[in-house]
Amino acid sequence: MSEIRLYVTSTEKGAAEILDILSEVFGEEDFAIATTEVDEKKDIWEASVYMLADDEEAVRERIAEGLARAFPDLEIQREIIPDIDWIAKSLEGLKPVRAGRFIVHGSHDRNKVKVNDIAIEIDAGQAFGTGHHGTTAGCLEVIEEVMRARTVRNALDLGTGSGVLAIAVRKLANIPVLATDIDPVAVRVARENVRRNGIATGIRLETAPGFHSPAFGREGPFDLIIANILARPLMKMAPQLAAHLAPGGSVILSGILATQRWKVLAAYSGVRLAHVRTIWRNGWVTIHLRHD
Ligand SMILES: C[S@@+](CC[C@H](N)C(=O)[O-])C[C@H]1O[C@@H](n2cnc3c(N)ncnc32)[C@H](O)[C@@H]1O
Repeated sequence: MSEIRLYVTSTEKGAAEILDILSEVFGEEDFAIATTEVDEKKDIWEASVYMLADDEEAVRERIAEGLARAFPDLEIQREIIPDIDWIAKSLEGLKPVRAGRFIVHGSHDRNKVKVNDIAIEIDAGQAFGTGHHGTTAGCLEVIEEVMRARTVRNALDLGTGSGVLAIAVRKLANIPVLATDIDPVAVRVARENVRRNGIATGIRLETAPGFHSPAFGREGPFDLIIANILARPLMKMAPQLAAHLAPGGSVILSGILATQRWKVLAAYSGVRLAHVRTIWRNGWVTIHLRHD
């Protein structure tokens, strides 16, 4: 059975409000809800709900009902999602990914790197983080933004996976980076990727669950903490994360579904970390926070 996307078009602000309404309407039900930027300059966004064809009519009615008060004039549009060709999809997964000035590419695509690119070479392997996931790409974009705007003297990449974000930080600045992961296989893969990207010193890798390692006390507090994990563990570790942040420091959180972002923001405002910016990529959000 084909999959359908029902969507409405609005501005970024409108799409965020619509997302909240749709999240209320569909709660924990099994429909993916997402916002996507269509045109940055013209501020055009789409808010979408995905469903199987059988559910379309009922879902359309509920969307119309949910939006009737705040957005009575929005037309609900429809797209049939083509069946995925998994072979083509997996080849696509090997293509280089661009996020800000970064290009994350496999070893077979070294020749795609242009003069002003900041290249990170990662082959798909046993650890998460080839740049293809919206959360990794979102983090890369915000890392560049933060490091352009502020002086960052050291950084922590918690849940480093392939090491891609630690490598990105180190490619932007000659500063010490602590990169940790609960999974020893990821730490081994990250170590190999750090070496492969020509970084001889500056990234310290440790296997550690959450903040359970003396390394955090030794290397911190940090001017920048990046954690691309998942909403629930991120909310749980908010007090520890805030305790390891240097005064005036920045935090980049990802691994959060768009529908979960208010809960995460609430947990972090409880430890005096204020929202700076949220970016959306394929239904996932990356959040930038700073000491208020
Ligand atoms: C979504 S991946 C992110 C990888 C990479 N940082 C990126 O952005 O592509 C999450 C990583 O966090 C690790 N992880 C999950 N829970 C963790 C925890 N409590 N403490 C440390 N690492 C954790 C996982 O093993 C995984 O490698």
